Amino acid sequence: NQCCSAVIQRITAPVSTVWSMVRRFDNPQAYKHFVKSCHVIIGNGDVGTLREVRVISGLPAASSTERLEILDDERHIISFSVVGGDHRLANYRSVTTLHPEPNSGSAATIVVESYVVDVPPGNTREETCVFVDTIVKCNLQSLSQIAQNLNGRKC
Ligand SMILES: O=C(Cc1cc(C2CC2)c(-n2cc(CNC(=O)c3cnc4ccccc4n3)nn2)c(C2CC2)c1)NC1(C(=O)O)CCCCC1
Repeated sequence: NQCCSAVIQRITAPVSTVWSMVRRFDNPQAYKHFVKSCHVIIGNGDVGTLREVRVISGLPAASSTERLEILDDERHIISFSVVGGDHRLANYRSVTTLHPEPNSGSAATIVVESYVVDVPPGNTREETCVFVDTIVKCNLQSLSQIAQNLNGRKC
């Protein structure tokens, strides 16, 4: 019994700027505000790399172990799965893709982040989607803010 959804975010910055942040599997805290720290357990940032993510205190969970499944610098695709940790997000996997906004002269990016996750016992599919959608939207809004600031500072 799984739930899946996708979140879409328009960012007023070129794909290259946004991708430079999204592709850093070792540095999710650059834009994910619930992440306190991240360290690579094994690997060099390519497919198969394992990271341990620690979330900020005050949350029910403390950490998760995550595996990089896809990293495509040509097609701007990154995918990871959650393989461990003290949370209730079993079999979570996300795929994030970047697309130049059509007719924007490459000045804007459309980010599409989809995921699938098991519905935990005691929760409904709807609650699970709302829970995860909220965090993913938060992350992509933060990504948008930071990428736009980065792009603005272009010298
Ligand atoms: O952004 C983050 C960082 C991140 C990572 C984690 C967990 C350590 C893995 C958490 N968390 C999760 C929990 C404990 N609750 C659950 O497990 C959980 C699972 N089903 C639910 C279904 C319905 C209602 C509540 C649910 N409650 N306590 N803290 C957070 C908190 C919620 C803001 C943020 N993670 C994602 C990312 O894109 O990196 C996006 C979200 C999905 C995972 C990947």
